[in-house]
Amino acid sequence: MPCLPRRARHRSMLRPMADADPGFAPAKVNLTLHVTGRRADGYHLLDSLVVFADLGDRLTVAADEALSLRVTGPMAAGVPTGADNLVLRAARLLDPEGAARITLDKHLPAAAGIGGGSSDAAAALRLLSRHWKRPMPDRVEALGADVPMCLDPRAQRVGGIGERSMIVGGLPELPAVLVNPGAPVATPAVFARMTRRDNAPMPPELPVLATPGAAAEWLAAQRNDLEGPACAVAPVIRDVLDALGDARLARMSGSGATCFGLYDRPDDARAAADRIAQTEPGWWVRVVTLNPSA
Ligand SMILES: C[C@](O)(CO)[C@H](O)COP(=O)(O)OP(=O)(O)OC[C@H]1O[C@@H](n2ccc(N)nc2=O)[C@H](O)[C@@H]1O
Ligand SMILES: Nc1ncnc2c1ncn2[C@@H]1O[C@H](COP(=O)(O)OP(=O)(O)OP(=O)(O)O)[C@@H](O)[C@H]1O
Repeated sequence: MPCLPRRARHRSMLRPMADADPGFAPAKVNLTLHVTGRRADGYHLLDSLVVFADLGDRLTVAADEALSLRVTGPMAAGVPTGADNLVLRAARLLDPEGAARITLDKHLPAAAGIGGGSSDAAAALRLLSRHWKRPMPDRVEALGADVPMCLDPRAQRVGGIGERSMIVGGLPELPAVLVNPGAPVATPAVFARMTRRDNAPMPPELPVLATPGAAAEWLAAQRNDLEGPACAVAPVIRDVLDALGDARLARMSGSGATCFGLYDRPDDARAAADRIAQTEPGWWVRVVTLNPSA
């Protein structure tokens, strides 16, 4: 595999793209997640290749005299609607006095390793900074380690505890299936189950990967170091990975429990999703394109 330098841009903090759809909060998928150390404050150091999907939540804002949030949509059940919702926390970080009527249409499962809450927070920051004409706050990672990467939903290599990002090129669109078995998994519980925290990072230069097959092959030699600990917390994750057994690559995203399968063609992904949905009607199963408009 040639190891070519990639089109890359270093930034300590991502800023929203001028042409990003500000109210769309796409699912985040960790194609790799190497845990390489732990800081004195207990947070873990990561080396992760992150992409976003063409599926996500949708935020809208309208002028009003107070700040309010309404949560709608097929995955609204159980999502907090009060001040602890990351959308309202993002609004308050941007402007403690700001007023707006916000609607969050939930399509992603919560506590699922695909950054639903973090991506919602990033979309709220993008939308409300325009609506209120306020600059983006400096310390958005205070809302969660995944929030900075969600501000600019393009493929990126993430370091530090999640706050350092580098946009990467050289990855194709990836036909994929996302599967969540409906067991919420708490991120701290998964990190706490780790027995080894000083694992190897990815290679310093990521290769150019022209096709989904080449991407799956290279990714298969990388890891998600949280997969084993998450399976100990929620053994059903093993069943999900088994169900994705015909994929070119099956792996867990983030701290789980959502797993992704990568396929050569969208038709292969659709066939796999139909089969899994039939066998496990209680699971959340979606056909997506990862890294859309690569
Ligand atoms: C595992 C990932 O999903 C990978 O993208 C993220 O790093 C998690 O991001 P997140 O959910 O936004 O995380 P936060 O809400 O900031 O942290 C939740 C908890 O996860 C643990 N945590 C999180 C991120 C990190 N780099 N090290 C950690 O140890 C900490 O116990 C923290 O209290
Ligand atoms: N807008 C939101 N959507 C979903 N969950 C939210 C939201 N705001 C707050 N939460 C809370 O955040 C917790 C984590 O949910 P989230 O969907 O962000 O987890 P996750 O997908 O595991 O994230 P990550 O991949 O960043 O670890 C949930 O248990 C929920 O109570």
